[in-house]
Amino acid sequence: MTPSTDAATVRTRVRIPLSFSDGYQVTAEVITFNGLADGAEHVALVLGDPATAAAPLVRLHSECLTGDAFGSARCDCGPQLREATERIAATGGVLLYLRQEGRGIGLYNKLDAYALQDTGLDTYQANTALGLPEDARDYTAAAQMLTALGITDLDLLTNNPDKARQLRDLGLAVTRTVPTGVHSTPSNLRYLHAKVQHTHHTIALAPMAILAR
Ligand SMILES: Nc1nc2c(ncn2[C@@H]2O[C@H](COP(=O)(O)OP(=O)(O)OP(=O)(O)O)[C@@H](O)[C@H]2O)c(=O)[nH]1
Ligand SMILES: [Zn+2]
Repeated sequence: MTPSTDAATVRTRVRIPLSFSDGYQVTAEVITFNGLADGAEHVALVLGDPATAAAPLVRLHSECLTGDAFGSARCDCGPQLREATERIAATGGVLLYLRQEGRGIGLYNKLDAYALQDTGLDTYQANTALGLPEDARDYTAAAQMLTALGITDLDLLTNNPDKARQLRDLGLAVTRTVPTGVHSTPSNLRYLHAKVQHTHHTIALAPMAILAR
C-alpha cells in the first residue's frame, strides 16, 4: 500500500546508551527528520534490529513530561515507556517519541485539565470543559517517520484503537496490535477506566466497584 503522506527524510542518526533507574540498559539509535508535517521535533528510537523482524514492533509514545520524566503516578506513561523500550529492543523495532504532550493540547492545558479533574471531571470531560478536543493527536508525522525508515508493515504496541486506525488510514499495514501491560495504581485507576469506557482502550482492568471496596 502506498502511504498517503508527503515524504520526510532522515536528518541525523546518533547512538545513545540508555540507562533506566531499575538497572535496565540498552543502546538506542536516535533519529531526527526533515519535512515532518506538523513541524514538531519528534524522534525515533531504533531498538534491537528491526530488519530481522517480518513486522517490526512499533510504539507511538505521546510525550508526557509529568509521567515520563517526573514519575507521575496520575497516568501510566512512565511504566509504558519503560516496558516498550525493553519489549521493542527484544524483538527489534522502533519507538516513536511524539511531542504530543497532553494528547496534543500541550503541557499547560494538561495541567489545567488535571486541576479540573480534581474537581470531579474525568480526563475527557476536563479537556472539553477547557474548550479543547478530547484527543487532538494526529499521526501523520508518525506515518512519515515510519515510511522514511522503510517500515511499511508493523506490529503496533498499544491499547488505543485510534492509533492503529489512523496509521492504516495513512497507508501503513498494521499487521496486529499488541497490548501493553496493565500499569494501574490507585492514583491512575480512574484515568485508565475512562480510557476503557470512553475510547475503548484494551486494558484489562478490574471493575471500579471491586477496587473501591
Ligand atoms: N489532556 C490530558 N492528557 C493526558 C492526561 N493524562 C495523560 N495525558 C497525556 O496522554 C498521552 C498518553 O499517551 P499514550 O501513552 O500514547 O496513551 P494512549 O493514547 O492511551 O495509548 P496507548 O498507551 O498506546 O494505549 C500523553 O501525551 C499524556 O501527556 C490527562 O488527564 N489529560
Ligand atoms: Zn502520562
